[in-house]
Amino acid sequence: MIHPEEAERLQGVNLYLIGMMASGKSTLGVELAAQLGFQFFDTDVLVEQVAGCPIPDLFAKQGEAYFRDLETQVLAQLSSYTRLVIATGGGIVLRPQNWSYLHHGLTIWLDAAPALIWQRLLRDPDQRPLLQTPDPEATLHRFMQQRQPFYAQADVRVSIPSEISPPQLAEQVWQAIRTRLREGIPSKLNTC
Ligand SMILES: Nc1ncnc2c1ncn2[C@@H]1O[C@H](COP(=O)(O)OP(=O)(O)O)[C@@H](O)[C@H]1O
Ligand SMILES: O=C(O)C1=C[C@@H](OP(=O)(O)O)[C@@H](O)[C@H](O)C1
Ligand SMILES: [Mg+2]
Repeated sequence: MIHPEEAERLQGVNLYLIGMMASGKSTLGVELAAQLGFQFFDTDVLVEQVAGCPIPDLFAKQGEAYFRDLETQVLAQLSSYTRLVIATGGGIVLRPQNWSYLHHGLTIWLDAAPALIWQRLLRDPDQRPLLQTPDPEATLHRFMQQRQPFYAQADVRVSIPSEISPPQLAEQVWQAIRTRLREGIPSKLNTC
């Protein structure tokens, strides 16, 4: 469990969870926010609220570019607040414009193993429109290769080789954040 006085070390800076679809951002975000006493938001949920329909329908009716525009809009809104844990959608790293918002906070890459991601996606195959292809596993691996350089720009990387409970993962994420804070991130937090 993260102690409240420990959480103050963040000085209210937002935590942005990035990583591939099914890496566990939305699930972990709820747990991490609760332990930190931060508010939790999920950019996908906000996009669905703005659009008035589920993401698969939005992709089908309006296309990916329209989704990406809404994704940037909700991210911009969120970046004007503090003390938030924000679970982003897996493709948010693709737009340079989005990094101007992500860099305001601390970016945390949930680097889940490909096999773990695939097993999770098999349980819920229809939720990710971008995987509705003849060979979704090959599509997933192509996305991983394309996006890895973007995810690697995160302030903090947490490797997730196998299933781990949300509370245990929250503890691992917090330890990784503490280590990074000790190294100093002058552009994010006041170091004086
Ligand atoms: N720590 C975890 N332990 C067990 N199942 C998890 C964990 N994290 C995520 N999952 C499951 O994996 C799937 C994808 O998780 P989700 O949080 O939606 O990932 P993302 O937001 O990165 O796409 C969901 O079915 C979720 O229930
Ligand atoms: O990887 C992606 O491009 C996407 C990931 C999804 O979010 P999750 O990462 O929460 O699944 C959602 O934003 C949309 O389907 C696009
Ligand atoms: Mg999610």
